[in-house]
Amino acid sequence: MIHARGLTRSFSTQHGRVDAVRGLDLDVEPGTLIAFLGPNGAGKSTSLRMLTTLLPPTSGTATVAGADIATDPAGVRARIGYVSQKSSSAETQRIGDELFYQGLAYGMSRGQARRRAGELLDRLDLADLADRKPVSLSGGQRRRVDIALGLVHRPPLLFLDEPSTGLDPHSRAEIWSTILRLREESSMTLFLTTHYLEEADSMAERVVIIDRGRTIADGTAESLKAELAGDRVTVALREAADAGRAAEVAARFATAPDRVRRFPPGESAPVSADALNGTRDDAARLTVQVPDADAALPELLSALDGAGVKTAAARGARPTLDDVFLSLTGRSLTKEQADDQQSHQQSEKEPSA
Ligand SMILES: Nc1ncnc2c1ncn2[C@@H]1O[C@H](COP(=O)(O)OP(=O)(O)OP(=O)(O)O)[C@@H](O)[C@H]1O
Repeated sequence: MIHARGLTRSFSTQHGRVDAVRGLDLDVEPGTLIAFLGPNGAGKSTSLRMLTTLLPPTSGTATVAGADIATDPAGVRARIGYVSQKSSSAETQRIGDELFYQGLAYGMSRGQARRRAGELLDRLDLADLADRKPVSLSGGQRRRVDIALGLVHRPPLLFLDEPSTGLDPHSRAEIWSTILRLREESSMTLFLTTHYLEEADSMAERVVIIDRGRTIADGTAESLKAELAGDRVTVALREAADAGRAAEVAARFATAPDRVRRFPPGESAPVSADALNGTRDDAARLTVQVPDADAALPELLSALDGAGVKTAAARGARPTLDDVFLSLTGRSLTKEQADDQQSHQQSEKEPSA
């Protein structure tokens, strides 16, 4: 359905050249639900915009739904649906009418367009809202209208750019159930970008992780976690002074010598196993990657006890996609997103000069 080779896109800015996407190779089989996952600025939207012919690549080639993005962009557009981050619906047109006119724009007869609009309103649970205008809808409802608009011409491939970003948790869950239903009811290929790790993990059949314009991992969430992250045990120590000795003991259980990470008191561990019940925030912690957390946990605690290290709490955990990202880049995606959000909120608070 998608075959890309060496897709590259640079931008010239006043601060110099930005290499947004650097040599993307990708093959997507028909019927797959694939998630493009990465931090802000990783190159997800730029990749999507090249594949949907909205942006010409600097170099590289791609065929999408059987048409070449460079020589037959109209052919690509006729065969794909695209739901952008920004809502594409007209503010003042009633939803039912908008779907109808979109059908006419795709060359349907008035009867066909009317029927297709009705089908989509039913399929996306919008029938009760047919006479409403987008301006009066919730974020989740508007996103469903956007998806309906992307499906009018029955494309075999639908691109969704961050479909759940900006929605409250309830609307996010609703959009996901819509996407998964579409997936079940049709053989459509769904290609979406997200920076929500849990969504990519639980929903997508294939996850491509992109960072600084390059693909750094590609596979099922399960295979990526098993191959690149592994189980983990996190231990909170009673005495920060024991951290060095504890790390030496933990290293005996680690899958590799560099798989023990120490977090001094007060520094939040960039791993989800950080959520240790009953642990003070100011406790020193260490995390060790192990082949099997259930088996390693009691043995590690006993070894620490034997070495005179007092522990406050401990927890074994299965890996997450954030652990995959951490093991590939040394950075935590969750932490970067939290930092981004914080600096965004900060800049909103600061009065502009
Ligand atoms: N039109 C443009 N001009 C200059 N730089 C651009 C342009 N579009 C994107 N970039 C830069 O290219 C890089 C990749 O951007 P892109 O929007 O593809 O990332 P992303 O992974 O989709 O991020 P986000 O999750 O924030 O949407 C970023 O450094 C971005 O600032």
